[in-house]
Amino acid sequence: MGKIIDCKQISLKIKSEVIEEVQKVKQDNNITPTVVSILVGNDYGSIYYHNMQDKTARELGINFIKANFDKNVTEEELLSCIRKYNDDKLIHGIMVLLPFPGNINKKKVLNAINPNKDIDCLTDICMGRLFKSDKIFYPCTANSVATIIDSLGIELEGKEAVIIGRSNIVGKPTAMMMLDRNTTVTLCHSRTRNLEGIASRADILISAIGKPKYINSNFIKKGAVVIDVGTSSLNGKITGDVDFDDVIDKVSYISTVPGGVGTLTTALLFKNLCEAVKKCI
Ligand SMILES: NC(=O)C1=CN([C@@H]2O[C@H](COP(=O)(O)OP(=O)(O)OC[C@H]3O[C@@H](n4cnc5c(N)ncnc54)[C@H](OP(=O)(O)O)[C@@H]3O)[C@@H](O)[C@H]2O)C=CC1
Ligand SMILES: Nc1nc(=O)c2c([nH]1)NC[C@@H]1CN(c3ccc(C(=O)N[C@@H](CCC(=O)O)C(=O)O)cc3)C=[N+]21
Repeated sequence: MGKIIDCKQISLKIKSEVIEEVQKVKQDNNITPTVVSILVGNDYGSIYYHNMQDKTARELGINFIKANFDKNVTEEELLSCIRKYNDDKLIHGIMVLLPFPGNINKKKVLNAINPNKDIDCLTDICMGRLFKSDKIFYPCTANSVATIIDSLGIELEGKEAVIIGRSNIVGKPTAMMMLDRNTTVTLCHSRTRNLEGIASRADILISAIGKPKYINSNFIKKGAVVIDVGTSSLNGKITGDVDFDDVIDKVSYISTVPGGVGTLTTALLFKNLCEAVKKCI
C-alpha cells in the first residue's frame, strides 16, 4: 500500500519560511512585500485562486492588491496598468490570472511584465531562463511538483520521469525542472503512442492532462511515485487525473487531489515574491 504525501505539511513549512522572510524585510528594510494580482473576467478557477491568494497573503503579512477588470477591457488598458505597476517601487510582484477572455493579445500583455517582478514566470524571458537552467523565478505549479518530489528525499539521478501533458504552464516547465534533477525525462501528450507502456516505465509519473481518473493501474510501474496535477470537476467534486483507489496498492508514494499540488501553489507564489523583494534591496 502506497503512502499519501502530506502536501499540507509541506505547504505549512513553506508558509512559515515566508512569514519569517516577510518579518525580516519589514524589520531590517522597512519594506512590506506587495503583490498585484490581475483578474480579467470571471473564469471560475481564476476567481478561486484570486481569493486563495488574498486569504493567504493576509496570513503571511503580505500586502495584496486585487486588480479586477471587466471582460471587455482593452489591451491598452491592461498594458498601461502593468506599466504603472512596473514603475512603482512599492510593488514587488505582478501576476495575471489565466485564461483571460476576449481578443486581447495575451503574449503582448504577459511580456509587458518586468521579468524581475514576474513571480508567476509568465514572460518569455523568465520561461526562457528556466529552460537554460538559469531561473529568475520558478513557475509555481512546476515548482510545486518538484518540491513535493524533493520532500521525499529519494535518489533521483538516472531515474525515469514520465510527464503526461505538454502545456507551457505545467508540462514543459515541469520537464525542465525534472531534467535539472538528472532524471531521464519523457514528455507525453495526446498524440503519444502506447501511453500505458511508456507511463509504466516511470519511476516518477507526473500527470497533468485534466481527464478525471484517466490514469489507472495499467499505467503504473510497481513502486512508482505518482504526482497528480489534474484538477477537473467530476460529479461536482474536484478530481485528479489519477484513479486513486485503483493505483494505491501499486505506488510507493502518491499526491492526492484535493490536498496535493494545488496546496503548495499559493505558498510558492509568495516565496517567489520574497525573492522579488530581495532583488529590490
Ligand atoms: N493544482 C494546480 O495548481 C494546477 C492544476 N492544473 C490542472 O492541470 C491540468 C492540466 O492543465 P494545463 O496544462 O493547463 O492543461 P492543457 O489543457 O493546456 O494541457 C493538457 C495537456 O494534456 C495532454 N492530454 C490531454 N488528454 C490527453 C490524453 N488522453 N493522453 C495524453 N495526453 C493528453 C494535452 O496534449 P496535446 O498537447 O497533444 O493537446 C496537453 O498537452 C488541468 O486539469 C488543470 O486544471 C493546472 C494548473 C495549476
Ligand atoms: N497565471 C495563472 N497561474 C496559475 O497558477 C493559475 C491561474 N493563472 N489561473 C487559475 C489556476 C488555478 N490555480 C489553482 C491554484 C491553487 C489551487 C488550490 O489551492 N487547490 C487546493 C484546494 C482545492 C479545493 O479543496 O477546492 C488543492 O488542490 O488541494 C487550485 C487552483 C492556479 N491557477
